[in-house]
Amino acid sequence: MSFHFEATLASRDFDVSLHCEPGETLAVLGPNGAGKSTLLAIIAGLLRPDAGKASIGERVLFDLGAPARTWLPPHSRETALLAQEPLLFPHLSALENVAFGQRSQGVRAAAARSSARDWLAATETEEFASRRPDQLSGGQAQRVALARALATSPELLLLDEPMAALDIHSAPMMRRLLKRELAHRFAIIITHDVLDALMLADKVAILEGGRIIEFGPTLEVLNRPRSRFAAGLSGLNLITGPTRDEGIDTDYGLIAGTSESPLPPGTLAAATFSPADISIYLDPPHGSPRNMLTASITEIEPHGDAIRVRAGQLAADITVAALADLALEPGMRVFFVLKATAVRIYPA
Ligand SMILES: Nc1ncnc2c1ncn2[C@@H]1O[C@H](COP(=O)(O)OP(=O)(O)OP(=O)(O)O)[C@@H](O)[C@H]1O
Repeated sequence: MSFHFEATLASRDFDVSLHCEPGETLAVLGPNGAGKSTLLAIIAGLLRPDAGKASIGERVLFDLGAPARTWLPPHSRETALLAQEPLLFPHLSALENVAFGQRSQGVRAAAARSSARDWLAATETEEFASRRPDQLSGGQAQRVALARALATSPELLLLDEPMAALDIHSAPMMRRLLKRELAHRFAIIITHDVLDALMLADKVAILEGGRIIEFGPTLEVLNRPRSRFAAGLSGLNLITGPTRDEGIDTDYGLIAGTSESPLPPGTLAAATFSPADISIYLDPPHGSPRNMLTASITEIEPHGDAIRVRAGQLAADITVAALADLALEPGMRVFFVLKATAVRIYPA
């Protein structure tokens, strides 16, 4: 049962089409305001687009094309949404919260409670069965909310940054549970964390400005980013330009690198390279066969044990000693130098 989705919503400048294969987990990443929550809200039936259609297998969630419009209400979609905040019913115990979904699907009380116990066990929250939400930590409550979402056996599980509200102690536990529970499940997870995408998702969609700008298998998108956003997730610099015989012609100068296959001159190509592979020079290093990009420093900031020097869209990591030695300051025009073997080139 594959999932097919296409929708437009002019008021949010949203225009997205996507397709997922059965059992896949899709991670949706993108900057603030990209349309990630809008996507989930439309799938869940909480927000109506201007046009579009979505289906899981043969089952139509909505089809707003003329003449016969279909719009299933949220409770008939067989989707479950796990929000950033657990949103448990405050007056019900953890067990009753988890049983609630099945009860409202018409399952008898005893059966719903028994199934709820199983889901509490699966999310390692059995011991909190009789506690109310205000007696649970954030991480415990989020695990109970996951149990509640899974207990309704949704065809499609929607997760809106499920780790966002968790502290550093609770997040690894939730991540481990999700890894197990999402393994063969149809799920879409919004995340800001590249680690979640790597650990949990088969595919990644990068949303920007209400459009999908990259889509594909997680490792492929992160290894061969075509957008600056995806390159940033992988900690890489990305510059683009037309191919020349000697390299790519970019805003910072010509850059040569290694490419898997030859690119005909004029092809729009991307070059990616690590900030750690760059050396900064104040004068052009004469006679060097290496790449030399010319840029003006915009920011200098600590980055782990190193110093990150930004120049427009480029970032270089240098040592504190090198920073002191070069007396770098924002506004200075410098040369970012790196070997061609440190640069990967592929079609943009
Ligand atoms: N309730 C609303 N009414 C009108 N416009 C909205 C509403 N919620 C969001 N928007 C707009 O729709 C666009 C997409 O927002 P959305 O919340 O889907 O982005 P997001 O990718 O989930 O962002 P974030 O990472 O900040 O949660 C933005 O331009 C936003 O300003």
